[in-house]
Amino acid sequence: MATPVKVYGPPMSTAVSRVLACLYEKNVEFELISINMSKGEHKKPEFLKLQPFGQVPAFEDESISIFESRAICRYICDKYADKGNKGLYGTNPLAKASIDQWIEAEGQSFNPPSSTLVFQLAFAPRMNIKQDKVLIRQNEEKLSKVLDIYEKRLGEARFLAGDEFSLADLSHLPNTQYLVSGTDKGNLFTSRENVGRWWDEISSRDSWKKVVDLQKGA
Ligand SMILES: N[C@@H](CCC(=O)N[C@@H](CS)C(=O)NCC(=O)O)C(=O)O
Repeated sequence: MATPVKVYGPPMSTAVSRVLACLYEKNVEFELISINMSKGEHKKPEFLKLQPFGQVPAFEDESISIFESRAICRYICDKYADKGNKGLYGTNPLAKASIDQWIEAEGQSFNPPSSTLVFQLAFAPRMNIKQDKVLIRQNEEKLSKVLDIYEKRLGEARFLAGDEFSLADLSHLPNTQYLVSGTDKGNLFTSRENVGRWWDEISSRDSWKKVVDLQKGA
């Protein structure tokens, strides 16, 4: 029997939860290895061998290790092409390019303002860090502009890369979950008709519900 792949980091981390959602979609068995970030375990030399930037997640499959959540997800889809959701990362070059395009949009345009808002609004209060109101306002404006583009796209297609749920949609789940369920900025998504419809659909997938359950148990 194949050894389960290993994911290092807490499920509360947005980047870790992106990888977990992908593993559930692909029905790939995994072992979640706890990294205590409040004790700085992610900056220890043993962890830096797996993730040189000292961030979670790190990932191992047999003798290979990979970092960067989006790269890990692509690897999982390619390596386990015959398992679970076979279309998650497309089945031909054009479909893959379309998915890659929206994964890039997520990483380059959506993630910077949304992860700043998640940190400022959801994590800073728990960590007793003072919120930066100017930063919050600036990033809300930036995210709003990005979501206007998504609204248009999702008026043309059911999902970002076309008619099927893909890694591109999945990549948006972690930050959006925090913003919709853990902050007062959910209306950025729910007030936009197509974005709201898309969010309802992608967040009700079994794979994502399992990740949310893991986060609740964490
Ligand atoms: N681009 C990286 C980002 C990883 C990341 O920012 N991880 C955060 C938790 S969500 C972290 O480890 N923060 C601690 C630190 O940067 O020291 C990925 O997608 O894997």
